[in-house]
Amino acid sequence: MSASTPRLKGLTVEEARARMLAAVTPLPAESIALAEADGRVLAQPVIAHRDQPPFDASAMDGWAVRRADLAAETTLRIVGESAAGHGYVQPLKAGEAVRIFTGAPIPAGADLVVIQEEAVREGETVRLGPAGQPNHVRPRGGDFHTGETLLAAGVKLDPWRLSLAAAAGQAALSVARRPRIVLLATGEELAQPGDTPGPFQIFESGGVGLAAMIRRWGGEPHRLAATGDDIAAIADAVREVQADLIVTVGGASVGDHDLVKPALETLGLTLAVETINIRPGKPTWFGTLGAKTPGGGRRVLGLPGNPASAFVCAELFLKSLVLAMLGADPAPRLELIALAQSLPANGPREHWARARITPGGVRAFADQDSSLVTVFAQADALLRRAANAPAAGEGELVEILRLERG
Ligand SMILES: Nc1nc2c(c(=O)[nH]1)N[C@H]1C(S)=C(S)[C@@H](COP(=O)(O)OP(=O)(O)OC[C@H]3O[C@@H](n4cnc5c(N)ncnc54)[C@H](O)[C@@H]3O)O[C@H]1N2
Ligand code: MOO
Repeated sequence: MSASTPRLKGLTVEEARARMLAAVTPLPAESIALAEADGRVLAQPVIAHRDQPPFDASAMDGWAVRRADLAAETTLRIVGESAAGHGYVQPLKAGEAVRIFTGAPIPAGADLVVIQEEAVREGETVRLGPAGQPNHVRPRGGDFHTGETLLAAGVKLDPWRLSLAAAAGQAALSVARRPRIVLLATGEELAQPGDTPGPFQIFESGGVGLAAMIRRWGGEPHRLAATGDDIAAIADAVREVQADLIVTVGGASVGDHDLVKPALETLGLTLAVETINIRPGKPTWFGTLGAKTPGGGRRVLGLPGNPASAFVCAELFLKSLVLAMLGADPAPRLELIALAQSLPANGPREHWARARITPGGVRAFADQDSSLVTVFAQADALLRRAANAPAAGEGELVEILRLERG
């Protein structure tokens, strides 16, 4: 291999992800109504154009007064009312009190709100205790100030953040366009759920899960009809596809019937990743179709057919690609957690074990075969073991990637 030819096989997880991310850029922005923006990623920051609260406001129902008026016990003349949405407009003079409610503006001249439980109303006057009691005034701008960045570009919107954007008065938000991701499952053995499988067929289970993952991560999945293990059929299925990313499932390995790469070679496939030093998911690959044509070509991620291999590599690579196209941080968020068991030394491939988080720490499932959909359905984390990691004892901290489970 010459120095200028990059190594394509046995890449580390980080190397492979970096190669993939180098091939994608954030998608253009679009403006959408605030109420439609849950789950979308901001393309432009949300900036405050007003202070919140926009005036000094009462935090309690009580009495707005002048602190200087308060002695050991004071009786003040009630001159009016300030309710939420309706202020008391005259400045407060010495010896006066204004009845005030939560959220209402503090009248000019007042600098103290006394909670009503600490006061006794006597007709047109109110009797208050000594000064020095807690002040129930929320200062203007106490939540945010004009000009402040409330939500940065790249932030994913959720119910709390939508509410913040609403509090800033935003009716529409600039968000990244959803990446259109086309999924193609391949394999003679695949029957669709609902169809009658042949004697040596299994139901296709990868596509529906991957499409749901893509949707949750902010992409727009489109599933093609599965093809058999046939070079011409696979090439025909992909030839006219318009997508920000094409994801194939199965046919990634080295068997005589693993034909996805040979099929896409007929469409000008240039590989950036050929295999990854990972378990499960070693045959995962990434490349570009017709890269030498103007526009850079269409990107393709090849996932292995084993469901756990496909799903682990979707979590580790496909999710990063989706986030990068959305302009969000693509790095998986790993956490440290104690082992609830001891683990033997790891082999030469970086292992992402399906695991469960228990009150005593994280525990890997005993059977890590990559075909097991039952195990994946119960896992709530992936436990990372570095290539050749030594044996680990119970209580030792390990890295996990938490899965979004209900
Ligand atoms: N001689 C070698 N054999 C294999 C190697 C190797 O390095 N040398 N790698 C193994 C590893 S690791 C994996 S992972 C698999 C992945 O192979 P493929 O991507 O080519 O996947 P298939 O052969 O098409 O399928 C594997 C397995 O998964 C089932 N499958 C496929 N697609 C789906 C789907 N959409 N839904 C549900 N199940 C699916 C398929 O029936 C197979 O059982 O290769 C090893 N072999
Ligand atoms: O990498 Mo394969 O995914 O070990 O089964």
